[in-house]
Amino acid sequence: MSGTEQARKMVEGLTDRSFSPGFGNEHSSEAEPGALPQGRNSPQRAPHGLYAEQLSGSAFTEPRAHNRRSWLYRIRPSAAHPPFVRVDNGHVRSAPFTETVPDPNRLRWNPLPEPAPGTDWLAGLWTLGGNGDVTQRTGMAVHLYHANTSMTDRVFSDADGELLIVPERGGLLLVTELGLLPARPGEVALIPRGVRFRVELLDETARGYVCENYGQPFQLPDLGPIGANGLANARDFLAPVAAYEDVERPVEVVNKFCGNLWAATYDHSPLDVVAWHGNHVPYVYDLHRFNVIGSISYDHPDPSIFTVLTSPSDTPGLAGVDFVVFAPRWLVGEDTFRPPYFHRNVMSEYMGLIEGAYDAKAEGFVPGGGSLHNMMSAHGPDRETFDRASAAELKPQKIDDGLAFMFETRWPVTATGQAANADHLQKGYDDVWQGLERHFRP
Ligand SMILES: O=C(O)Cc1cc(O)ccc1O
Ligand SMILES: [Fe+2]
Repeated sequence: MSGTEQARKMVEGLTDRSFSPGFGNEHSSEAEPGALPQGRNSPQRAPHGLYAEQLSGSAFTEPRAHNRRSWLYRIRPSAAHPPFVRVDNGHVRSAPFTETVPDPNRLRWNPLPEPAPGTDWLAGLWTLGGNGDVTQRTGMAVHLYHANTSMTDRVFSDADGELLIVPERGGLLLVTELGLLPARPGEVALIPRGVRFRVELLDETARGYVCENYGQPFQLPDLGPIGANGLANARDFLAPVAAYEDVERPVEVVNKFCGNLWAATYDHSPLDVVAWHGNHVPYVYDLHRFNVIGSISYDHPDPSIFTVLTSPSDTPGLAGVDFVVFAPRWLVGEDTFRPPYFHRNVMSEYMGLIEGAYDAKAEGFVPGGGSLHNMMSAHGPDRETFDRASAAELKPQKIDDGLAFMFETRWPVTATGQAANADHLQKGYDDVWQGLERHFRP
C-alpha cells in the first residue's frame, strides 16, 4: 500500500468520536483506558508507566483567559534526545526579513512551480515574506507549500510560532502529538507553537498556504453588536483525540528555532502521546461553516466582518494578524457598488485563493496564487470588474463560486529574495488598473 493509500485509510477510519469540538476548550483524551491521570497532573508514577510532560504556549503567569498549556502522557519524555544540529533551511525564511526592502508596489504571484520528485511538506515549504521578529515573538510570515511525498520518519515543530495551514489543492493528514487531523481544501488547520507533527498526503500532490504567527495565538474575534453567535462558531473547531504511535526506529525531528532549522534524530517516534489534556491543542475548521454576515441594506462592508481568527497585538483592535475568509454569500445591497471598493489601507494584505474566483478580480488572481497589497498601496477592483459592477442590474446575487482568504497584518510584509525574484511573480500586475477612464466632465 502506498503512503497516500495508507493515509487515506487512516482518515476513512475516523468518526465523529475522533474529534473533540470547541475553541479554546480544556480538552482531555486517552488512547488507552486509564492512561490519563485523574485528579492531578503529575502523579508520583503516571499510569501505565507513561512520562508526564507539560507543554506551555503562554507564560504561566498570563491571565487565565490567555493561559495555554497541555499535559502530555507519553511513552518517552521529549527530553531524551541527542543534540540538535543546524540543517539546511531550504526555502524557509524568518523575521526579521532583510533580504529585500519593503516594497510599496502591488505584487502578485502565480502558483508555486511543480516540486521535484520526493518533496515532502517541509521540503516544499517556501517563504514569501513577513514582518516582525521571531526572537521578540512579534509579526508573521507568509509561506506557501507544494509537496508530492508524505513526510516519512521525520516530524517538524515550530518554536517560532503557530502555523495556520490553508490547503488549496490536495488533502493533508496531520499526524500530531495530540492525534490525527485531516485537513482538505476548504478547511484550515492550526498547529500550536512547539507541537510536533508529520504531514502525510491524501492525494498525489498538495499545495497551499501557511500563516506562521509569531505573536499571540489566534483567537476568535469579539462579536460586539453582532451578539453571542456568528462568524466562526466555537463548536465548529475540532481538536483531535489521543492517538499514538509506538515506533522504535530513527526519526528525524526538525525544529524551527529563531529562524533556523535544527534537527536531532530520536531513536523512537516522538508522536508517542498516549493521553493528554489541556487547551494548547491543534485544531481544524471547515471554512464552509463560517457564518457570513454582511450588509442587507447598502454599501460594501469592511472585510473585518469576515474575520475568522485574530491574533491581537499589544494595541487593542490592532491585530498582529487576522485571518479573513471571503466565503459564498448573497449580495443584496441597493444602489451599491458591490465588489470590494477602491482603497488604501494602513493594514497590509496578503490574499490567496482556495477555489473559484474572487469578486474584485476578473482574471490573474488564480487558485494557488496570491497578491500582496502593502500598507497604503492603492488597490481594489480591476478595470473589468469595475466596469461590470458599475453597470450591473442590482438584483439579489449569490456569490458561490469562490473561496478566497486574507492574512491581514498591522506591519508591512517584506518579500523574501526568492519571492521578489521568482519566475512566478507576475509582470505587469499594475496593468489591471489601466484604462479606468475619466468620466467626470464638469
Ligand atoms: O480585496 C481586497 O483588497 C480585500 C478587501 C476586501 C474588501 O471587501 C474590502 C476591502 C479590502 O481590502
Ligand atoms: Fe484590500
